[in-house]
Amino acid sequence: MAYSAKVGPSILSSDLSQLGRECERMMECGADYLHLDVMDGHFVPNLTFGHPMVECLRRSIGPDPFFDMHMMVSRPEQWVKPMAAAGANQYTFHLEATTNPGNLIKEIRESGMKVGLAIKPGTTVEELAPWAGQIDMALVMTVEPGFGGQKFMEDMMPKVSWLRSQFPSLDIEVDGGVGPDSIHRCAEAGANMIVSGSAVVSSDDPRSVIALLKNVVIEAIQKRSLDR
Ligand SMILES: O=C(CO)[C@H](O)[C@H](O)COP(=O)(O)O
Ligand SMILES: [Fe+2]
Repeated sequence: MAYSAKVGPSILSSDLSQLGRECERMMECGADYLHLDVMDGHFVPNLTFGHPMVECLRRSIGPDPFFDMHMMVSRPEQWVKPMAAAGANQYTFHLEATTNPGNLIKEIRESGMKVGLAIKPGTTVEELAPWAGQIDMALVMTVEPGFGGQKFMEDMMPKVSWLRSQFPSLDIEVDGGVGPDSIHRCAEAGANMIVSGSAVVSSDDPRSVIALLKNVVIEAIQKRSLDR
């Protein structure tokens, strides 16, 4: 069992005029990584930021925080090299956005980044499975991508359970509506990388929320290893 529990706040719901400070605040509160949501207004009906912002963030907060780029964009091939140059660590693209996932996986690796592969709620996990052996992380979306603060879709959990049963050491991330109310279901299903936006960022005590999310996942991982 090679995977470990990690919590990555999504800064989508934070004060975007203070993005660098918000990222630092999340790391100070115990975040393991930062989940940065890139939206192009085409793949999803919302617009955020691109590689120039990532470059500024990297310069401002230093080399250490791990940047997981959630690329909600129509042509993910276009931004691989600019994101690598800007200091991204992991490039998570959507399976629905490309006709050639194999080539894109290769390009991401050649650019020196880790590879994440995301699926929207309407995409089956069987469609992701052929690529699972070539990626570092599978992202199971638990809302329709595009906006923070939506309701967690519990009916996505069978996808996570199936992936965990088939790929025991794969990093599996959940994203959308994840917080203290939904973390138990994510952890029991087998997710180990937890994205949480509004539940962490809008809390008066983000440190406690991050610790709670992480502890639930640690306990589930321990239980799974005892059951084996
Ligand atoms: O990718 C996303 C939306 O498309 C965000 O990462 C996600 O929604 C996180 O925010 P919240 O926890 O508030 O749902
Ligand atoms: Fe995201």
